[in-house]
Amino acid sequence: MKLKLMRMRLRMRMRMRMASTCPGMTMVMVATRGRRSGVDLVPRSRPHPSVAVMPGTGSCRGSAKVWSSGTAGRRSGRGRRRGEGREGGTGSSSSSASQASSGEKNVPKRWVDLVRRPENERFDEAYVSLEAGKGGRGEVWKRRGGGDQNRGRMVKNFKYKPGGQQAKNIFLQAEGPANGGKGGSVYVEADERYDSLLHLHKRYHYKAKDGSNANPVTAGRGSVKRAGGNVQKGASPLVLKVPIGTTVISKRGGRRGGGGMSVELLQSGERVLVASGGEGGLGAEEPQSGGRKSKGNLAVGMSVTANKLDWQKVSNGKLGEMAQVHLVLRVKADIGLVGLPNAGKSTLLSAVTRAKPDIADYPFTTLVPNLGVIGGSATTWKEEEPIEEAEGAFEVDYDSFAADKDGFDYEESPLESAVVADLPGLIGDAHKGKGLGRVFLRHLKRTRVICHLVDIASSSDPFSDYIQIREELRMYNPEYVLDKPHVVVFTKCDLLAGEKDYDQERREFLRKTEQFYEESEGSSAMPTGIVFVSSQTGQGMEELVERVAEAFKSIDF
Ligand SMILES: Nc1nc2c(ncn2[C@@H]2O[C@H](COP(=O)(O)OP(=O)(O)OP(=O)(O)O)[C@@H](O)[C@H]2O)c(=O)[nH]1
Ligand SMILES: [Mg+2]
Repeated sequence: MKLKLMRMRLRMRMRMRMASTCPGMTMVMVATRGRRSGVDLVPRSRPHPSVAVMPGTGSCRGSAKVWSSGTAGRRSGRGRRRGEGREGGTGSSSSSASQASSGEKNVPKRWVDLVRRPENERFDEAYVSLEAGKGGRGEVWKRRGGGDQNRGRMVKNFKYKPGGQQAKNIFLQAEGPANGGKGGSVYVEADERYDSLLHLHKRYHYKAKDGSNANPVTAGRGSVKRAGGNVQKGASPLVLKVPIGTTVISKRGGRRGGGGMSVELLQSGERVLVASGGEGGLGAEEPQSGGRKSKGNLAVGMSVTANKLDWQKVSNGKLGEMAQVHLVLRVKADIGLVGLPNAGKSTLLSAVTRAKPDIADYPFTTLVPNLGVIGGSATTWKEEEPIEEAEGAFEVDYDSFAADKDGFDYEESPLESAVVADLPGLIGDAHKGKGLGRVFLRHLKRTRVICHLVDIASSSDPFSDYIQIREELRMYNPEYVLDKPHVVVFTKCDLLAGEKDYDQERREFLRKTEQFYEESEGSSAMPTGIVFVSSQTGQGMEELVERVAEAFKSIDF
């Protein structure tokens, strides 16, 4: 008998030593007929087949109690207290606890796949997963064990006078256990300083901060301070900045809520709550002996019925909401410039605004929309350019503009402060995704007036160029050609040889357009104006401004 006992002790000692030296193993105490009778080693990730793990903090009841060596023991204990590891050994309970707190593991795989597709990394689109912070843990006061009633904080003694009898700081006893702070919420906010969504492509998961825990002893980390009253200060929100004109689309989140919206952010500073932070845990006080109710920090008249063993559960903070969000930017502009590649859209934008888009003599120079604002003190017309020598009349009277400007000044113009968007060139079948078309056609949605640019100098058939693009717009969205007024802008007029009768050209163009729509089944609004311009010489610019201003007036607000 003595020998048997010695052997058992030896075996136990060896296993204990192995458990302390093998980080992957955990020690399991196996009970036989209700008594603790031995230990065994199992890998931490897998429970011992003969062991049923008891949740809760109580002593070993029934078959066995499980604990593990080293720090993992503490982690697993916390996991079980949270009620997250219901069965399956220490490894699984601790890993589920850490999974809940480390955000990215909660992001659905299909979402991650979607985000990582290179074709989705566009300036005007982003897929992100947003997670609000978890509520902080409430304070736990154990009456027995001592020391807990001595909680409180040092405050300044307002009776203190230098040289007097009173102490400078005095200890203020806490009224009750403090609540945990609320987790940070996640907002999406429009900000005028941003013009694309590219900055959101670096990561796919954004998580707000967790609320601060009420006490470092019971919660492990977090702020010790008690903010006003007994509640910890909530974590500051996470605000994702997006450009004006972004639509936030999100289905309602799963079990944890969040999302459930399709909101357009059209003003700078406008923001939408996407995921709400988890509520902080309540402060918990151990019930009086034998009592079944835990009052915790429930001074507001609530009471929580809690088992004597899990009275601390009220101190757990709630998980924050989660949402998978699709952000779509539709550039918000007053005037949209459309046309075939090389029509001179970027050159016109650079002529009427301070924008400096890429300009080159090859198609698809512009790959993302460029924006510019009309107004201010300068345009890109330079005095040194040979404008006086240019062919055709240079119709702008410089004297009518401010003398100190080196170009046109639209301060007095009806279009002052209007935003102009230069879109990438469109080609036939753009509405089906050919060229760069389809991706950018959506940006016309928020433009109020369309300037349709047609290169009159180098095109063999300017009219069919015009009709081709109109049809593309109509097929993408009929509203684009029916509801939005448009001005036809024939560009590069400085390159035309000889005198041109522009009135005659205008009449001929209108006749052809009417005839086309009469013969074809398609329908489109007629242009509100036809102008002939040159961005090089400035020819026709005044008239262009007038025609566009008229188009604005024709819009019903
Ligand atoms: N002479 C002359 N050349 C012009 C004028 N406007 C544009 N160009 C030239 O036409 C070429 C194409 O101009 P862009 O402004 O890049 O044309 P785009 O429509 O923006 O082209 P994509 O970005 O490819 O769609 C450039 O070489 C310009 O210098 C003009 O009024 N007169
Ligand atoms: Mg361009």
